[in-house]
Amino acid sequence: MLGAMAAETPVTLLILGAGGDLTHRLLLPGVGSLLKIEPSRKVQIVGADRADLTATQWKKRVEESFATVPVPARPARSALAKTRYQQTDLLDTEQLADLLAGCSGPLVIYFALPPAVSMKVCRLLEDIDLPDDTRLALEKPFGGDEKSARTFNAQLHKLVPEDHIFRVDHFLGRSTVLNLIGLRFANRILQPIWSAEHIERVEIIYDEDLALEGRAGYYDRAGALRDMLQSHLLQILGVFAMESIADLSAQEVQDQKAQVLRSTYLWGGSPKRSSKRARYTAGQIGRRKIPAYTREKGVDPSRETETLAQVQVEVRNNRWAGIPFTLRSGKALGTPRKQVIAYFRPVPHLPNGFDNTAAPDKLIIDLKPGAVSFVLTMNAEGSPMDLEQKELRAELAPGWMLPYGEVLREVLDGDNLLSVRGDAAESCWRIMDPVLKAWKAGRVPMEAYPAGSTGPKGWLPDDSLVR
Ligand SMILES: O=P(O)(O)OC[C@H]1O[C@@H](O)[C@H](O)[C@@H](O)[C@@H]1O
Repeated sequence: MLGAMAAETPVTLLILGAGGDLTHRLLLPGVGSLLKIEPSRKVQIVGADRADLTATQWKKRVEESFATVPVPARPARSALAKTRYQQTDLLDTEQLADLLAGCSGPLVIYFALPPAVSMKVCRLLEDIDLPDDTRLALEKPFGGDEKSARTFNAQLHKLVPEDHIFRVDHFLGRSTVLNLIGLRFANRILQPIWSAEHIERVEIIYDEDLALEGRAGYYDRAGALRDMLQSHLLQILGVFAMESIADLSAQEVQDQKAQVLRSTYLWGGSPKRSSKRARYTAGQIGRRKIPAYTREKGVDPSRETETLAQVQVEVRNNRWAGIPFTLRSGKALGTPRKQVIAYFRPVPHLPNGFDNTAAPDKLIIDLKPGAVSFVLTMNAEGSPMDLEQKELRAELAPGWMLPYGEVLREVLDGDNLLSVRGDAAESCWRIMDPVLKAWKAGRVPMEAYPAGSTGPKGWLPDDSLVR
């Protein structure tokens, strides 16, 4: 990939919100997985948060996160020797200025904070001198609707130029999503059929068997639509549907993804027709007994948070107009399915004489664990005139580092290839805002599904639920 800065340049990674779960569970292991692959990379991790942590406590946290990777001894020792923690009230200008005065550039400020707090901190940063070559990395959700995302973008542009802003979406660091680029553009066989002329519909599904996992503080305000569809699944749509790229540069990929998102609208234009929401009731997944979502610790039932969301959209451009893309994701589902499925149109004519009709061909991209399958119709065993579907499957090698490691590498190198550009972030809200408004106004009913089930009946066409 075309990194803007050599990996040998020492970079300071300042994590705001270092005491939080995200830092411990995802960011630090992400840095660790990067160090495992690139042991000579020079990065000083500085943690900052309100909590009063001693240097020893902080190092222990880093060490624990590294152990989950695990990071080889030499790079782990070197990162641990350099890391430090500074107790900071991030909403106090003086303390923030003091924190930044101790950090030299190139500096990555990673906001592992809720969007409203990140925005407040950015306002304070306006009055503070930032080191040379400061980059800002922000977690999703980026803002809370199109208007707030636009305001947030304007605020960030007062601090640094757009190419120094990294809106992180770890799905873009997934090897299975990156593989889509190679799969699409390096295969002659896919070129002529990658359009609405041959593809009848597409599903982008991320059904999880995980339930709330103690994340009520965040999830109860976000819900499945903001947590997954507005961010991760629309990014996958962008990569799936984009036009051919000239090269793998950030500008090229960002331009093409943005074009897709600018062309995307709710299917039929109406949130009532194109969206569904539901919440899990009590149930069981394997041996786990799951309480009803409304009875999970920390949940406020009056919020009406959905734990499963499905939205159909249309990409209104020459290549894709006229076919639905269904985005769906939810928690506490009995059959975890993380797939992109393209359903091909039937052949124009099937010769008379076959004993049965042909089901549509499918291309299935398994996002986790990674695999690509073609499901094709061919002769069944026995009668040569009997057709059945068979799967040609290739397992993908796992990514060489965690998705967070992949994304952080780009941030540390100053390459925007895997981040979400400001205009694309606004487009994602523009697509989903009408759904959020309709749901808030109660125009789309909240359905229910027992934890451990496949969700409410009739949401996806029946053949989707086969695998
Ligand atoms: O499967 P992964 O990589 O953990 O990604 C899914 C997770 O992605 C996160 O961004 C969401 O906040 C979680 O709710 C979700 O579980």
